[in-house]
Amino acid sequence: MVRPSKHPIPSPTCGCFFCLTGISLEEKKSKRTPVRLRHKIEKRSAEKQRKERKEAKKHPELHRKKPAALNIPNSYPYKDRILSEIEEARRIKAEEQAKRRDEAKLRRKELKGGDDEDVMKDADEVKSEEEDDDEMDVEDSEAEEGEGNAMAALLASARVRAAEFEAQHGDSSGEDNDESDDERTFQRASKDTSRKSFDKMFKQVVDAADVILYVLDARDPNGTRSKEVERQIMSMDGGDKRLILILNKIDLVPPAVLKGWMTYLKRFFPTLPLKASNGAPNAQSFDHKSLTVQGTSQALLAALKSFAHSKQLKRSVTVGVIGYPNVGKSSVINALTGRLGGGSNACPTGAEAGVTTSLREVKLDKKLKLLDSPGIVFPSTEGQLGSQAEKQARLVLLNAIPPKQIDDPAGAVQLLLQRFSTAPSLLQKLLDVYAIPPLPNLGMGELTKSFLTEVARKRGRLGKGGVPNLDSAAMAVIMDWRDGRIQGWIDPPIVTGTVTEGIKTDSGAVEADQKEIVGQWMEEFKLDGLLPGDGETQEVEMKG
Ligand SMILES: Nc1nc2c(ncn2[C@@H]2O[C@H](COP(=O)(O)OP(=O)(O)OP(=O)(O)O)[C@@H](O)[C@H]2O)c(=O)[nH]1
Repeated sequence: MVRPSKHPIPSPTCGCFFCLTGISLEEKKSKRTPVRLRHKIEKRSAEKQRKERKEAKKHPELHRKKPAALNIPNSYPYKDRILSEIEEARRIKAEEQAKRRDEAKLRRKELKGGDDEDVMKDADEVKSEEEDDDEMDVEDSEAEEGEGNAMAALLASARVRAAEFEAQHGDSSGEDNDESDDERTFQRASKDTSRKSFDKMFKQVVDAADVILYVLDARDPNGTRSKEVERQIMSMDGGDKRLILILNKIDLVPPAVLKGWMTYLKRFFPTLPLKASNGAPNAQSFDHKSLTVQGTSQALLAALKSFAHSKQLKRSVTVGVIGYPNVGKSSVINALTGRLGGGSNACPTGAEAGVTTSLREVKLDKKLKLLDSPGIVFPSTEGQLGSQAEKQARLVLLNAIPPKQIDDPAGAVQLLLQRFSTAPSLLQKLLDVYAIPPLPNLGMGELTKSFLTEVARKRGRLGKGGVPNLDSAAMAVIMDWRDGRIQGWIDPPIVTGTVTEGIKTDSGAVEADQKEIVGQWMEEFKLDGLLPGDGETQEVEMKG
């Protein structure tokens, strides 16, 4: 359209539409929003959002997101029941959280008073330890690929670097200071986490060690033990290596079970009970009175020092720590160095299996150094009978498989229920954890499904349409088992006279030899009477 020729320029005296509005119809009107207007809108919108965020921060209770609605069809007959159960589960969870918070507060208060089983350090100590850590020489060093001397090369290279570090920092004497002040760690640069590389590192640790601490899980010592590995170690260096069994996580078994296992294991090798860490805060643990983190780790340290002094070597004694994934190898080292919790750990630890992926050397004092190794599932257990799924279920219950690698979580729960079927009191405790009524009398497969359905309902593990997600429920059970929220253990073999159920297969001669060795080694490490009660039954006391 063209402006009518009558009004080429808008006239102030004319009252026509074109002169009044000033619109020129010669220009084609664009439908595009002007950039200025767009910017204006964006600015206003950002301003509004900023205001809303500020408001939400001020009054979080008014702006909390509502939980996603469950899409349960109205036609589903148990909809009301499921919804009320979910509501109940939320309430219980909130109560538990509040309880845990209160307990943590209480613990912190106790800690400030310096009365926490003498286990944890107060904030100042931890801080000073962190400062110590900063001084620690943490260096990467490539191990040489040579077969037999790889460890020696690794250690040599670390020593050279340590010497360089000392020279740089003015400590030219090269003398070791006492205890953990002079602790140094080094890590292999390689990030190779394959089984082959783990096996290689295991061999390196065993080759380099004078003393081997074989860490076992007190809940299933034989499950985490390989007689083949023990035999191999005994045959190395003309039988010069010393092997000590460390029964760790004793807080997760009652004193009677601990005593039974100690009696059983001491027939093979010197054995020490250990509580290397306090574990998960809400674990169902047992109080073993004097067998605290500090008490047991100091006993172990004293034994190692006795051995180191008795040997009178010019070099320091190397102590290798081996065992299944997640049995607490790194925690043992941290307990020995007195570095517990937080970022001040000498070795990183974690609830999942497979945290340690490299060799780590920690110097305790001028006479002792420790070698941490990645956890390995030893061949004897892998070789046990059963399908692949059964083998995996067994490893899952040993907490030896990281959660992401578990193919059939329900299978592991089925094995757990199967084990509990002969221990009614433990089964009842398991049901109590999830507030589930007694299970119906069904076959193992159906029973597992029924149990997991109830767990899924109680824990809100529901899929689309409110259908219980059994795999997710099974993972929840596995995590509770791993962290000790579910109580359970394997009973020790009954020791009768001189032969035990567990060692019937060994010949009498081997047993006699072993007895002599155990006696001799116990003396070298001065283990007799090292711990109060030394595994004797103490009063059972359950902790929440
Ligand atoms: N309850 C309890 N838990 C423990 C004890 N010792 C270690 N743990 C816990 O067990 C888990 C595994 O400990 P780690 O020291 O990382 O075990 P690891 O053998 O080094 O594990 P990998 O690195 O997988 O080989 C951690 O969550 C520890 O807190 C103990 O004496 N009692």
